[in-house]
Amino acid sequence: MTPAARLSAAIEILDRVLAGAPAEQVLTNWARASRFAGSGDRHAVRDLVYDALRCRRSFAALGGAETGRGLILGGLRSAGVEPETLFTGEGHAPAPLSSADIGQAPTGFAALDIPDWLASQMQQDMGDAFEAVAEALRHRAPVFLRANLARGSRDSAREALAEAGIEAEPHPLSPTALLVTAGARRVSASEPYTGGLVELQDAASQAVVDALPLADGMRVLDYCAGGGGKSLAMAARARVKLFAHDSDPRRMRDLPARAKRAGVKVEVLPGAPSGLFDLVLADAPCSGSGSWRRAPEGKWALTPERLQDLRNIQSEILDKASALVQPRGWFAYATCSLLNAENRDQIDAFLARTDKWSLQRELRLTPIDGADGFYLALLQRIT
Ligand SMILES: C[S@@+](CC[C@H](N)C(=O)[O-])C[C@H]1O[C@@H](n2cnc3c(N)ncnc32)[C@H](O)[C@@H]1O
Repeated sequence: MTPAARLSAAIEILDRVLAGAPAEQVLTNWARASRFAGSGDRHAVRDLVYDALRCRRSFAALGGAETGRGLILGGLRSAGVEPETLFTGEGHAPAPLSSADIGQAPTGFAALDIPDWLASQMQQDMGDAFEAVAEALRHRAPVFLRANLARGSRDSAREALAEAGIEAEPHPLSPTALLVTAGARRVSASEPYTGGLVELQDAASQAVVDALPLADGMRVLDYCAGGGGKSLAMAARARVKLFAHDSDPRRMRDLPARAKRAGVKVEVLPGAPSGLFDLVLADAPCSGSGSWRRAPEGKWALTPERLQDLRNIQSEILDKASALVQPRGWFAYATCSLLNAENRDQIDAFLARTDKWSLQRELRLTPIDGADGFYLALLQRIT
């Protein structure tokens, strides 16, 4: 595909996403229907689509419309490229520019690509860091790997990756984190990955697991296990008896195979957990605001009503999951949110409705620290 034809494909895909279809699904359907597109084309179109979704407000202003065409035009202008050179109408190129394609420089929160209703809340929560965090969310996320200590050291993982043509360097957020600096697209087919020596996992998720007081022999419950990223990381840190639960068990369907590949044991619970645990982690559903670089559609889909729904679910999870911790045991509440409303405010409300807990530690990470934004509150049961 020519560079201009890739733009046309991205415009078509973005129009469907703006009409409400999930980007991942539209990209997959497009790739299946476009046999002429090679892997370089697919990656380039995907990058165009995700870059536009991260910067949807500012690109729409620069491109003159919140349409696929407007976003792609705005993206070119933002990168200092003259769109006329590509929007020629020749072959598979987008149609030439008209008076409808005139844009303007974005101002205020549009320039930061944050919805107005959320911006003041984020400003209040983050103070001086707000603009830098918003700016970070406008760019692609780095690719991180976790060296699986159940299979080898971070150094041995790094060497094996280099042999597979993947360059990675240690990252300060976690002793297991490797930042991929070259060859990221080779990871999933590489021997260190298929053999379980490394897992794809954001460095902030790894830092959250590092902060947990895990010790050999503990009974540990991952209450919101999902795909099991944190279950696997916990099981690799210590010889714990690890149980995975999720209200939607289908989300855990790949976990047994992933655990086998990683050389760790995780018991996937088919229903509600019973008994008491030494440590319960609740990695709760949230706005995902800390990971909007990876999943930018969430930034535009969040509404005050949806945030309130999430807060209600989080309160319920706090009550239910904490009830499964034995006396003197640990309860860890985590979100990949940057918003106090989902983080400290939830913990304050929880502590106000029970007297069994003492807050021992908090961890707050934002994309300025280099990885996703994450929040962790570590509480100990005192009675
Ligand atoms: C942030 S994701 C978990 C990600 C996972 N821990 C990881 O590291 O890969 C939140 C998960 O919570 C689950 N969930 C939502 N409501 C729940 C509830 N009331 N009880 C338990 N799990 C719930 C969702 O199905 C989702 O898989």
